[in-house]
Parts: sequence; structure tokens; C-alpha cells
Amino acid sequence: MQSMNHKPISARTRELLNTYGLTLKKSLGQNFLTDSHVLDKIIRAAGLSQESGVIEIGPGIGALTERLAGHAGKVVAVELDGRLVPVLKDLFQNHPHVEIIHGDALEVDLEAIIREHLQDAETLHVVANLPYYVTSPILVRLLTERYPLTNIVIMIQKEVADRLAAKPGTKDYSSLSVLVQYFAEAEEVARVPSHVFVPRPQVDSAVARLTLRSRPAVDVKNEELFFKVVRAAFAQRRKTLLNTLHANLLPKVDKAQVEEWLKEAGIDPKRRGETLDLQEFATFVQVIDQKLTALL
Ligand SMILES: C[S@@+](CC[C@H](N)C(=O)[O-])C[C@H]1O[C@@H](n2cnc3c(N)ncnc32)[C@H](O)[C@@H]1O
Repeated sequence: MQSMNHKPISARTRELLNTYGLTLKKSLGQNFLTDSHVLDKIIRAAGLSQESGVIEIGPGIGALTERLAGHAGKVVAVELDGRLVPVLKDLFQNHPHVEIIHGDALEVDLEAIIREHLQDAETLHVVANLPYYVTSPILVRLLTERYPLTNIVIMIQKEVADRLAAKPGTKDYSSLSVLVQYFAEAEEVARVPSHVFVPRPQVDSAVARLTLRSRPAVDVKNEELFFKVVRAAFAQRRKTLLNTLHANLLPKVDKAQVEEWLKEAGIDPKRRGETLDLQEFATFVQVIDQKLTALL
């Protein structure tokens, strides 16, 4: 690696951008982190050791990658912007335990990456300062595809971090809250002001840690139906659960029938979807799964 690691991180960022003549792309969410305390917090939250393998999404010009390389046994960094790939390869050329992959984190074959580069890791982590526009799809991918991850530590927009750990009945509780909490325990580990990024984003950020559960928070036989119900329940937050489920999930079933199924699951049909906890969603799914199968 070039002799960048002794410089203050903001000077490092500016110097690298100048040296390589790089302009930042807003469309790719390129807001680079320039605060070493925040980087330390991210590393601490992930709880890395030399036995850890890390997938970093969007390494940019490697500020976080550099820290990860110092704490983990293996780092695989996936960067979409082809202009940054040679820069990263240059920076980490003397670090055989850092692998730079040019690709889209939403599409790369993560299973193959784990098999080829991270097979020997005792614990597997995703650590990233995520481009904000891909936060939800990346989380959905990482969680539903069930990679053997210990945790996911991500810098995300503060509002999204609020949603990840939100409780039923609060304004932040959403289908993403249910999905994340089904697979993981979510917590916010740090608030991060916008001025620690270059360029400064419009919004404040937070570091969230998702600790993967050994099994989902509630028992669900038909997960596909579970997530369909959850999405439908939040599709029209102002409507009652009965109306939104009928309109968005079960339009061909008589509304009185849907009402009965909700009652059978012990749920008042006049409630709003956003008040249901994970167990209530699971119970309702169990009820309708049987009924829908019988109807087919
Ligand atoms: C917020 S910056 C973080 C950069 C660096 N990790 C840091 O902390 O300073 C997000 C990075 O993700 C990259 N990126 C954007 N979309 C991506 C995707 N779909 N897959 C992989 N990388 C992506 C951007 O090019 C950018 O380098």
C-alpha cells in the first residue's frame, strides 16, 4: 500500500482524489468517510479477529478497507465504479489478504466469493459504508439469501437506521423492520454527522449492527407468504389491516372471509398493519396458508 496510512484521513482522501484525478459520482452515492473515530467505531462494532473474513461493499478509495485489512484475516471488497478498481488494486497491492472485485454488490455471486476467498474464515461479516440508494435491496439480499454471516455493520442514512430497529406501532416501523428483525437483532451503534464525509451528504447517518440470529425470530413455514403479507400490510398504512390485505394481497377472496381469518388469528381486523408484531404476522400467515392451500 502507498504510504497513506500515517496521514489524517481527510488529507488521505483529498490526496488520493488529486493523485488519481478522480471526481466523485453522486449517482453512485460516493460520499467518502474522513473521520478516524467513526472508522474505529465501525471496526469495534464488527468485533473482528484474524480469523474473520469480511465482505466490504463499496470500498471507494479504501479508507474503511485499510482498517478492515488491519483487523481481519481476509477482506473482499466489491466496488461498482470501474475507475476506482485500479486505484484500490494499487493501494492494496502488497496486501494479499485484500481482494478487490469489480462488480455490483446486488448482482455479484456472493456464494462463489465466500467459497473462493472466505472459506477458511471462522466468522463472516459484511462491513460497509453503503451507498444509500441500495441500502434496502442489499439488506434484503444479504438476509434472505442466508449467507452464514455473524453480523452486518453498515453506515446508512439515519432515518433508515431508525427503521431497522423500530418497534410495532411507531412511525418508523415498516416492512423493512419486520424483515430485518425476523433474521437479525438490529441496533444503532453510532450517530454520524454529515460533515465527516467528502462531499457532505444532505442527511445525517448512523452505524447499525445487525447480529444474525441462529434461527428466525418467529416460526414461519411459508416464508414467501409471510413477506407477501408483511408487504401488503404496510402497502397502505392509513388503511385498516382488513382493507389493505384485501386490496393488496387477497383481492379474489371475499372480504368477509379475510375478516374471519384475521379474527381466527386473534387479530382485530380494524387494526393497522403497522401495529402487528412479528408473532402476529406469523400467526396470521399460519392461518391463511392452510386456508389458501385448501382453496387451491
Ligand atoms: C458511501 S461510498 C463509501 C466509500 C468508502 N467505503 C468510505 O467509507 O469512504 C459508497 C461506495 O459504494 C460504491 N457503490 C455504489 N453502488 C454500488 C454497488 N451496487 N455495488 C458495489 N459498490 C457500489 C460507490 O462507487 C462508492 O465507492
